[in-house]
Amino acid sequence: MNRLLRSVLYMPAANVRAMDKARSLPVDAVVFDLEDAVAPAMKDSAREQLLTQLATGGYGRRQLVARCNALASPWGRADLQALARSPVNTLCLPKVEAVEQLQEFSALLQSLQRSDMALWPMIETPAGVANVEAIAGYGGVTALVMGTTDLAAQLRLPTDPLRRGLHYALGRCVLAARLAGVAALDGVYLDLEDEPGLRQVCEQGRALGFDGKTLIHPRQIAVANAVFGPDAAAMEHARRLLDCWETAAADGKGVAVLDGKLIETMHVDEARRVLAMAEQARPGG
Ligand SMILES: CC(C)(COP(=O)(O)OP(=O)(O)OC[C@H]1O[C@@H](n2cnc3c(N)ncnc32)[C@H](O)[C@@H]1OP(=O)(O)O)[C@@H](O)C(=O)NCCC(=O)NCCSC(=O)C[C@H](O)C(=O)O
Ligand SMILES: [Mg+2]
Repeated sequence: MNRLLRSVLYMPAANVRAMDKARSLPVDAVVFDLEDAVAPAMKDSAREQLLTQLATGGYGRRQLVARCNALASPWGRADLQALARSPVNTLCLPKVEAVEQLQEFSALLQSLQRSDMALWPMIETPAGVANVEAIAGYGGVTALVMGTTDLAAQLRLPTDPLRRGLHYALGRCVLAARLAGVAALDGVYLDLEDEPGLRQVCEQGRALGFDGKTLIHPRQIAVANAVFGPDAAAMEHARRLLDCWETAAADGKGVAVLDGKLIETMHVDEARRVLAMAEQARPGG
């Protein structure tokens, strides 16, 4: 829950250049996509290319995630068999709509002796949203990933930079993630040229409670890291708050006040979380 996931970059497993580039990009997690970004004719070769890249290594402390194909598709089982032999430690599961799908993945992973793999179900259909609390609470799930492109299409939403038609689903998924103690990752922004639009939608996601943003291009990373990372002001406030709290405790006081505002234990917990995140964001941290 406390792992830093400001920026989570997808790349097609068929794109060797992108997989190579990812070794030098300041992202918190890399998602190698075997699903929608890979054409059916390329599925087998993309899987092989991914295994070669993973064996070469060099991804440092970035979290290594692979989005596999659904088990009901012709490629899902082969994806898992291949990934089980790789250093990928997280599986991103597309279009999850029910806990039974997660159980099927878990059983297969167990048979492949990879029960250690974390699961990131994608919520990108109306049924996924309707069942999100059970999905988020399933054992092994560590993050929910919004698939806002598929979800907007299935909801038949008009194009809207403010994503008004998605507010209910986004808010419900954040709530489910918090109830289950897992991370919540916002969906992708498709316009590669529109940095102000990306910033606006990142800030909206941050305001809704998301921990980070899924991305599709390196030029989107800096904005996501800035919006979802703890900034200098937040860190300074956290340090002052903890100082104030500890001084009050050392003086035997039951209450502490900072800048005229009462500090309570949840503020202390949040300050510690902010500083733990900042530590991870530090180069080499
Ligand atoms: C959109 C792209 C096809 C554009 O690629 P390209 O034309 O190569 O862009 P550039 O020439 O600007 O690239 C500059 C360099 O950056 C590297 N690059 C580009 N994209 C990535 C990436 N995603 N990860 C890592 N590196 C990347 C290029 O290789 C260039 O490198 P170099 O030449 O060495 O300098 C492409 O960006 C792309 O394919 N993006 C990812 C698309 C994807 O994965 N889509 C699936 C996930 S999103 C989704 O499925 C939505 C969800 O399910 C939902 O429902 O919402
Ligand atoms: Mg999708």
